[in-house]
Amino acid sequence: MDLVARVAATGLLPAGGPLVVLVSGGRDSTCLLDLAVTLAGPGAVSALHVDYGLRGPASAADAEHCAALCARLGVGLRTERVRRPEGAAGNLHAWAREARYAAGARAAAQAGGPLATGHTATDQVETILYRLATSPGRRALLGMEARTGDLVRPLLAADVTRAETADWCRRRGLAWREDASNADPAFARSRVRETLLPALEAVDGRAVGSVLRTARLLREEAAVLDEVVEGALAGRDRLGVDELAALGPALGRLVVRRLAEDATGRSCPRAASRLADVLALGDGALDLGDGARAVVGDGVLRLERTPPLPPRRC
Ligand SMILES: Nc1ncnc2c1ncn2[C@@H]1O[C@H](COP(=O)(O)OP(=O)(O)OP(=O)(O)O)[C@@H](O)[C@H]1O
Repeated sequence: MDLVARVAATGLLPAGGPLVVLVSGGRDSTCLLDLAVTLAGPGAVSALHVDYGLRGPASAADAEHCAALCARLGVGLRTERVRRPEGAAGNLHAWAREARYAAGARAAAQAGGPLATGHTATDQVETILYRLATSPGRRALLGMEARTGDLVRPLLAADVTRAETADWCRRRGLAWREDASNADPAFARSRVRETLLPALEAVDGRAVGSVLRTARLLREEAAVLDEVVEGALAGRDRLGVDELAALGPALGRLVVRRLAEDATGRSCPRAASRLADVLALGDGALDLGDGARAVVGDGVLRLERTPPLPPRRC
């Protein structure tokens, strides 16, 4: 099947739109934008580029490149300039990602359609390998979802690789911009891309396919595990510590995590790793991290949300 048919088969780029495509100017989002126009029609597609101004003249050149690309494809482009507040703490990539998705969500809500990113199957494998190295736990191996609410990743859903997006752009005569930081070994993600993945492929040329298949199987099996956890809780939001201990370590971990996530409304990866502490708590309270607190009273465990700390007085 050719690329258009494979992406069409995902159902994530419906004909007639509306649809907003996040374009960086790189090969993946350039390929996606072209496919979206082919499948949905130019009038149905709009593009959003976020200019963080982090790379000096290269940032301005990215924005100009996106404007030329969209003009050529007949797509309306909105460019949002965002600037990181001076002295802001925290991870630069995480800040950029948050800014990008926030701008994307606004644009998609305005357009009344989904927001599409150019993530490929290669990005999926790199994400999984990165999380394998940095975030212990089964969920790290599930990778990104092809659809999360209004966010869609059509290339990932169709198992399109980065080599294929480059090939598509070349065949269609579409130029793209290279981000030099992608190869900068100062970034962990670059080391995964430049060193780890090629090493795995040297072990076995089918490595990318194996990782993708493993993630797909684990995602299917995750639904079964969710049902097992629901069965153990039987609709309750608390359970006896003795009962929790009797579930054994694997199911016990999943139950504590579920209780924490139900109580906080957010992901609580650290809760699972605190099962032994919860079992040893006796009557009392224990912060589990990620905004969750375990409270045991009369031998019954419940989870609650940690109240935010009051503002510090100088
Ligand atoms: N400056 C940008 N403006 C608009 N869209 C962008 C920009 N940078 C990246 N994107 C979108 O995000 C997709 C993924 O980009 P990239 O792989 O560089 O980011 P990432 O940090 O790995 O992504 P994520 O954090 O979303 O997993 C691109 O294919 C594109 O759709």
